[in-house]
Amino acid sequence: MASTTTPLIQVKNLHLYFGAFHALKDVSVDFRAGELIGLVGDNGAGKTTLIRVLCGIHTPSSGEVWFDGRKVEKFHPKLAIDEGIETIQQSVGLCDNLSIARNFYLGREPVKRILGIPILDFALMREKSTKVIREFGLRDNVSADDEVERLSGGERQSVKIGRAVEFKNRVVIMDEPTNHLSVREREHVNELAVSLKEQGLLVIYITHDIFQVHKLADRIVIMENGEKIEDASTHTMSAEALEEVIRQGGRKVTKKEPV
Ligand SMILES: Nc1ncnc2c1ncn2[C@@H]1O[C@H](COP(=O)(O)OP(=O)(O)OP(=O)(O)O)[C@@H](O)[C@H]1O
Repeated sequence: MASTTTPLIQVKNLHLYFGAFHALKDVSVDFRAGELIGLVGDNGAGKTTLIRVLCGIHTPSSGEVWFDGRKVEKFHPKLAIDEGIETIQQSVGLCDNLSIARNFYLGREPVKRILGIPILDFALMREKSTKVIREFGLRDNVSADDEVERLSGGERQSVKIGRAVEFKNRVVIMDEPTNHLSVREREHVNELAVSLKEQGLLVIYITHDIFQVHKLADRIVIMENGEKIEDASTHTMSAEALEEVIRQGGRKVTKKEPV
C-alpha cells in the first residue's frame, strides 16, 4: 500500500526543449516512497527524457523538481547518486569482463590497508556480493568470482537490483527490465520489483507493456508526445481502459472504468 506522506519526488510544470523541439510539456507528477509506478507510453513519448531530468542529466527549460520537500536548484549528473537513485537498464550498468563481485562494487570498491598501503578488499567484495546474489535468487553454481559475461539476462538484472538495494538507494528506476527475458526470468525480476517497493523503495517501472505492469503497479502514468495524459490508480482503472487511453492518445477517453 502506498504511503500518504510527502512525495519523495515532486515534478511541477516541467518543460524541456531540445532546440526547437518541445520534449516535455508541462509535466507534473508525484512519486511516493513505497510505490511502484508504471511509466508507460509509445516510443518517443518522453519517458526517458523525464527520467533523465530526475537523474540530473538534462536541465529542464522551466518547472521544478523536488526531492523530499527540497527543491532541486542545480541539475548535474551526480544528482542521481546524491538522491539515491539507481537506474537499471537492460544493456548498461555491468562490465562483462569483470567478476560479479567487482561489478557489485564498481566505482565504490572497499579498500583495506596492509602496512599502510591501500589495496582493494577482494575478500569483503566477494563475501558481501555472494550473500546478496543468493538472496536475489542466483543459482548456487554461480559464484561471485564468475565474470558477468556468463550470466543470463535475468541474472544480470538480479545483480543490478541487489546492488541497488545493498547500497541503500531509495529510488529504483527499471527501464524495460524484462525485455528479452524468458517467462521465468521475467517473473523473477517482477517479483524483485515488488519486493523493492515492499521494502519502502520507490520503484518507477518503464515499459510498453501495460498489461504486465498493471499487475505489479499501484499507479500508472501514461505519457504521449511529451505530455502526461493519464495518472491513475490500478485499483480504479483496468489495464484494458488504460490501453484504450494509449490507443486514443488521451483524447476522447474520459470515463474511468472500474477494474
Ligand atoms: N538529446 C536529445 N536531443 C534531441 N531530441 C531528443 C534527445 N533526447 C530525446 N529526444 C527526443 O525526445 C523525444 C522523447 O524521447 P524519449 O527517449 O524520452 O522517449 P521514450 O518515451 O523514452 O521512448 P522509448 O520508449 O522509445 O525509449 C523523442 O522524439 C526523442 O527523439
